[in-house]
Amino acid sequence: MLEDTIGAVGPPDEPAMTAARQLQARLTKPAGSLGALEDLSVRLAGLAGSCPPPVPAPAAVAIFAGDHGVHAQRVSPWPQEVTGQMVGNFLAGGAVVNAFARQAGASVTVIDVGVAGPLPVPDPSGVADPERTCSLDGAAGAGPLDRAAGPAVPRLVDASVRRGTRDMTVTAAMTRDEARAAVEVGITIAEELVDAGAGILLTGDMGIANTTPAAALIAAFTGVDAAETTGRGTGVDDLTYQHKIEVVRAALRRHHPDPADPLGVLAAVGGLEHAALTGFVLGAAAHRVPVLLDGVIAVSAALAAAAFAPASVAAMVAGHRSAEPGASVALRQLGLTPLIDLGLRLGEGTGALLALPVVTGAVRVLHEVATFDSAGVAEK
Ligand SMILES: Cc1cc2ncn([C@H]3O[C@H](COP(=O)(O)O)[C@@H](O)[C@H]3O)c2cc1C
Ligand SMILES: O=C(O)c1cccnc1
Repeated sequence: MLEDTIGAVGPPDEPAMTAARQLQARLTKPAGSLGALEDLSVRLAGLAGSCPPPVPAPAAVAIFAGDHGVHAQRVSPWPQEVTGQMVGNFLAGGAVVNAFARQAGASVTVIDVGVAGPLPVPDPSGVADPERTCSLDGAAGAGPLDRAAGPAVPRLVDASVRRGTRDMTVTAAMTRDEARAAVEVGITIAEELVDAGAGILLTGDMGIANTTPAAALIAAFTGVDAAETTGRGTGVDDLTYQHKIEVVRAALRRHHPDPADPLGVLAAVGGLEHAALTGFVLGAAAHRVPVLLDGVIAVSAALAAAAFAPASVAAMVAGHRSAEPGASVALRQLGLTPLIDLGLRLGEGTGALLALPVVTGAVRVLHEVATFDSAGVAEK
């Protein structure tokens, strides 16, 4: 399945891109006045092979969840159980990603690709949190009451490959077969969402300690030193941060991952959700559907996708610039400019969801804005 998907990723359609550039020049606005949105509209026309490209809707965010053996090296201040607990929170609609998905009208699919612990039973009742003291007095529908609003309730897919990776400082995080299985989970999810009508896919992740394999992947694919690809994740102190860099270095020294062998890199120093996200990006590209990338986890997986199929970059839209330094290293290598830069460092798909209206707006312009001729507006 992986090889077929890679084989289905094709180059952008040049005539559609030319048509989009020419249309942009005829719309009732000064040339170039929509800045990065103009380039984005051209790229999306090239991906779709039509001008205008379809409006990217409905949107579907897929949150791939997994645990990490390297957590044992104390690279995250959070206990591993939080991964499964947050999956419960996603399903109950109570996480930041849910609030932003409701705002954006996006569906949420949570995929257990390798959570270590048991998953809590979801509570979709939306019962108000008695400790929530800052809700507006008498504001009907404020807070958790709104959880029932928006698209269908979040869905859980059980696609666990193994209950967390091994510690990459001791041995390979996964076998090649496990990494391949996780990549193929991502391909399958992308395919299912596209078959169900999604016009754009958004990446999400959950996995305590997952910024450590992300830093290792980015270092492996770019050759940039771990000191520049490693960040503070959920917020480690100075001492732990230095230690985290050394953990990434130790893993790279042990495995010497070869960037020309992306499956080998993922298996050695990746994570189950990173591998699944790689497949998700490849699946989107194979179906010529745009994939809106979230933060550092997503862009580390995007590097693996680009190593498998360089043309897959044409399907990628960088949603935001994560505060994690490795994200900027990866985006530079991919040649992608993020749409928004708000200092976010959460993951889950939050930055991608906030960028969604920018993508939709870029395409709507090609569908809806009048030309100088049709509107009778004089040109300069
Ligand atoms: C409550 C909570 C919610 C989150 N949502 C996303 N992450 C993010 O933080 C984690 C990665 O950071 P590190 O590598 O430092 O552990 C991932 O789970 C990521 O999705 C969260 C983390 C926490 C604690
Ligand atoms: O950029 C991200 O996706 C990110 C940053 C910090 C922690 N978790 C995720």
